[in-house]
Amino acid sequence: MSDVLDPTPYDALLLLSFGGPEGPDDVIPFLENVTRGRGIPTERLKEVGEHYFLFGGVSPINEQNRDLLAVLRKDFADHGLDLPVYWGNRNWAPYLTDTLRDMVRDGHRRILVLATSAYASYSGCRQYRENLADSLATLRAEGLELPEVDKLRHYFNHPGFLEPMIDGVIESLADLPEDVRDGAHIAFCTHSIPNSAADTSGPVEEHGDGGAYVRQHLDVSRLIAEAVRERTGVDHPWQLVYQSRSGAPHIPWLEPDICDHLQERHAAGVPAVVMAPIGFVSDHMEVIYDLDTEARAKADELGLPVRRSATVGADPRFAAAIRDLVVERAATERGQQVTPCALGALGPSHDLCPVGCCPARAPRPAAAGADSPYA
Ligand SMILES: CC1=C(CCC(=O)O)c2cc3nc(cc4[nH]c(cc5[nH]c(cc1n2)c(C)c5CCC(=O)O)c(CCC(=O)O)c4C)C(CCC(=O)O)=C3C
Ligand SMILES: [Fe+2]
Repeated sequence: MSDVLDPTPYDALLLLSFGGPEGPDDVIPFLENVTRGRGIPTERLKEVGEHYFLFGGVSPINEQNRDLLAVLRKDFADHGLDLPVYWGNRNWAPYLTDTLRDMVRDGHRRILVLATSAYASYSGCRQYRENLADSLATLRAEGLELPEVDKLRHYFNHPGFLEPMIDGVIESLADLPEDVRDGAHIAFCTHSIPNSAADTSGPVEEHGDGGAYVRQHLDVSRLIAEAVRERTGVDHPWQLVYQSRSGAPHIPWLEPDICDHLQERHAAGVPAVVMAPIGFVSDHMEVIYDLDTEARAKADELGLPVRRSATVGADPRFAAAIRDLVVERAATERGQQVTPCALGALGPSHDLCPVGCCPARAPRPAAAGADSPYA
């Protein structure tokens, strides 16, 4: 037990996640929640439904969030951080609005949000903030007094997020047959998003091709690859690649796709590939289907040895990183000087998303940012 840590002015932490189905009857309603107003072709929806049915209609994401919740609560208790942790989802029970209502009824007035998405982008940041705004609007309509809601900064470059992934890549390399191990390439994998969404991700003045989304992922890839080289003594070539593309085929999304990449690497004579899903915080459906099932089948067909490294999940180092981020943000809000912890070339991300950060196609109110109507 160390010194007491001060969460003031915050009185609760909200773990905000995507949510997933927990049985076959949940799959279609879940997909309807996810895709409402998003213009996803019906064919793609049917196909994605099949991914879930292959696993009995159960996404592992909720169980993974329950695990993370338990590890966060234990970490906070062990380190004298007196801050209750709640959990709510965008697309499935426990729904964000219900959790926020519980939090208000429990008397919480200053809520800090941890989203299970480490990077900038509309899908990974503003969409969560829009959902927070929607929930706050509902609570206001119910006559409840609204709490103040802030969101933790992007944590892609926090050592507590990187360390478990570095270990994971090293373990995957070690698991490859010895004769192909040293020649293995690393494919850092993340969710493909429309090029237009990538280009406009992050604060406006920093926009370049691929925006903050691609730059943050490239920084993480390089940091992990360098750490792996230092610790194994082998320099493994790497590339950032994409997965889980949806949307209409004529709209450009980030490429190359992992399956095309495996084919290209194999044709180039690369003896093995480690797929490292740096874009995701846990081994949910995008990982166990798109990588472990689909990309794995492609690799088997090619006769290319592949391994898939672990995401951070409920690693205690990730929980410690969250504690660090909470304590840092609380001190900042109290007006104290802090030294935010971040590795790599980009430095710590902003605490408050500026106006127009990660814009939506059709503007909607978003909470916990400089353009929040609830500030
Ligand atoms: C950047 C990003 C993350 C990472 C950041 C984060 O974690 O938030 C992420 C996570 C996730 N995405 C998930 C599931 C889905 N995403 C979809 C659709 C889409 N995702 C997009 C982007 C992202 N998605 C985009 C641009 C679309 C197109 C539609 C739109 O513009 O909105 C669809 C609809 C069908 C399809 O088109 O694939 C599903 C079912 C699950 C749950 C998995 C589980 O159940 O275990 C998780 C964690
Ligand atoms: Fe998604």
